[in-house]
Amino acid sequence: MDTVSLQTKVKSLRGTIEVPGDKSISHRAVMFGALAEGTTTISHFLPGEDCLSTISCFRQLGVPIERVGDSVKVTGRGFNGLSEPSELLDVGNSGTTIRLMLGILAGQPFHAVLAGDSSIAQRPMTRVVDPLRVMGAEIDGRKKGERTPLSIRGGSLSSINYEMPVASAQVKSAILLAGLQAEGVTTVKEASKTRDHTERMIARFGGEISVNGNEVSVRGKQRFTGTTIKVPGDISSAAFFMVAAAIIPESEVTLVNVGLNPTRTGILDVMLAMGADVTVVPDSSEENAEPAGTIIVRSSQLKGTEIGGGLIPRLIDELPVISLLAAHAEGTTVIKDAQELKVKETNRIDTVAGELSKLGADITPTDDGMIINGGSRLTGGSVSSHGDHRIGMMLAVAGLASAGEVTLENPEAIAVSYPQFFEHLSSLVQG
Ligand SMILES: O=C(O)C1=C[C@@H](OP(=O)(O)O)[C@@H](O)[C@H](O)C1
Ligand SMILES: C=C(OP(=O)(O)O)C(=O)O
Repeated sequence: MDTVSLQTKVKSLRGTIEVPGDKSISHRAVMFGALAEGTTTISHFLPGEDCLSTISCFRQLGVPIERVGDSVKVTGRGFNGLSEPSELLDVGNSGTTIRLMLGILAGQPFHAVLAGDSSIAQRPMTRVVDPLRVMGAEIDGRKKGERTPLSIRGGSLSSINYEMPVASAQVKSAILLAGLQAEGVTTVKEASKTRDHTERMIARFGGEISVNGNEVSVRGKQRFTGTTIKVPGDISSAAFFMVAAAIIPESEVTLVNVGLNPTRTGILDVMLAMGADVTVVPDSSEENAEPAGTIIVRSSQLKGTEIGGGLIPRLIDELPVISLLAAHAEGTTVIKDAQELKVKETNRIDTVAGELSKLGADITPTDDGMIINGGSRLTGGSVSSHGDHRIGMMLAVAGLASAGEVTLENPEAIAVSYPQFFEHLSSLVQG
């Protein structure tokens, strides 16, 4: 495990960045490409470790996948063309890979074993295991299937009408992927709308899907046709530069080709509510698989805000860096209804509060979020990503604005979603 000295006391950030492809869309493009008939070509695919885990799992299921940089060609096998893997499927650090794969494997007439790293081994799987068992999949694992490693034997599935107890796009997607292989119509109802990339992907591959408010239904036994997918940049990656530009004086950063799917743009709402200087210019071209555009952020005076309710799923992965933004705002920011942060790569309530406190921020963890009293300049210190990519990138941005030296332990974790992060960050630094 490495430790690096971060760039600190930066004067300003200026320039233009195109962030890598959206992680959620990249995973799904490979998965749907594999389940479709014919070839799927994906451009601006995210070559982060999580999405590479998805590619290697599908290769083990007999799907030919060629990758050159951020271009990927998937030779689809159709829902009936996957084969039993001879080895364990390693999902690495990726919750999206394991939960969506379980939905796919639930309908496959063979046995597979899935596991990942030590962080995946702590993450709750019951949320997908329970509904998939009701549909007919046989699943077992550590703690009776609550934790990895998990083994699954899929087969004939019946449809389900499922009201989701947690706001999770991974759970919704796993059930829809199983429902696509079941007899009859499967319906998933969510209390708060989560990211809808799976729903959009079904339509893109020529499938039928009905969306009625927060209720989504699919008919089973559909067939998909290969297509081309141009993945927009990941707003969850852009978020680090958006916050950096907002908190470092005299900055102006332009982020081109960023995904602007409304189920993902909660950070824009929060930044505007905090008084940030943000301009969004949507792209008019229909080329991308999803809406995209340019985001320009300039530094400005920020004020505290309250973040909760239906906004949480629209910015769940951005909350660590939003906490840093709040630490630079005048007044208090309250984040609530964000219990889901506790079951990500780390307990992100504890890691954010713990690491930013080491740099002098005033953050109190609560049961469902954090209370942040902003306004004081961060000092120096030694911090760690705890193996969580989003914590690592948030701390690198915190370092830029800190008054003292900052060292970051385990920066390698950042490659999970953004291998070129430090290169892109350095290109913006002025003085
Ligand atoms: O469906 C997806 O691609 C994702 C859904 C979210 O997880 P949950 O569904 O667990 O909220 C998010 O945190 C994760 O980074 C990606
Ligand atoms: C939670 C995340 O991803 P996953 O659930 O796919 O591990 C994330 O990228 O912040």
